[in-house]
Amino acid sequence: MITLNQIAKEYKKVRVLDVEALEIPKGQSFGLVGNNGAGKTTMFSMLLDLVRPTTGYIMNNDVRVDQSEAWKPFTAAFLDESFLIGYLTPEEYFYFIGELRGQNKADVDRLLKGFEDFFNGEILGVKKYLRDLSKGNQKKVGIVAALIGNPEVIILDEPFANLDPTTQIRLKKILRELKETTEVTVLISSHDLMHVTEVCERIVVLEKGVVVKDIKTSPETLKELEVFFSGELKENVPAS
Ligand SMILES: Nc1ncnc2c1ncn2[C@@H]1O[C@H](COP(=O)(O)OP(=O)(O)OP(=O)(O)O)[C@@H](O)[C@H]1O
Repeated sequence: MITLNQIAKEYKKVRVLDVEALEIPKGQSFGLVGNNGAGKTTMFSMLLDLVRPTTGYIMNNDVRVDQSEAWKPFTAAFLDESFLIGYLTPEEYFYFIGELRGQNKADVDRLLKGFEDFFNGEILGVKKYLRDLSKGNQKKVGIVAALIGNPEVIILDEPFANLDPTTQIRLKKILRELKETTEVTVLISSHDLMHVTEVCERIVVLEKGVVVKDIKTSPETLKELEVFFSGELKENVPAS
């Protein structure tokens, strides 16, 4: 269980996140949506203690993330390319992450074998440094690295962005399989309402840092979100 308790984040007295209480039960596939600047990355960064709340605190399985590092062994994430190490090849990076997570080379190889389709021949054995891979291929590496060592909590910021349609479909399959695993809590943010409603059982909408919707995904959810976001559009059109 992850809980956000009276979380607020301010930059120069401007409040960019304001979440009174949010509980994410173990095993939930949780989708976070919201327009640019809504606070999604800030929230995920706080879960990883990369950004400190101005007030409030976050618990991850009974560990207060800003006070202990005990959440790290069971939590994995890929927020952006700063999580990668540019001068390593994908293999070197995967083995490095494997070591951090108590996995030997054979364990990592076994996991990677299951992602051959996802990699589409562009990641393994190409002898390129991570910094020289395309944005989409960097993302593939980051996502798969986040799965090494069977983490209980996986946090992915905009995992569908920059991926080609075939890879997006493959990623949805991977995320749906994780959803079936009741032990794993998966948090993703996305601008793609269709993808996020397909792979998440719960969708939270952030607007200017505030939770404005918290929906158990149903066949009507996509429509509901489209209506909500097109309402935003009308509000933002200047009156003539
Ligand atoms: N280091 C910082 N200093 C000042 N303002 C910041 C900082 N980091 C984030 N912000 C502001 O916080 C707000 C929330 O940003 P955040 O990146 O969390 O939004 P987001 O929902 O992830 O947006 P996007 O969909 O564009 O990625 C934005 O207004 C952003 O400018």
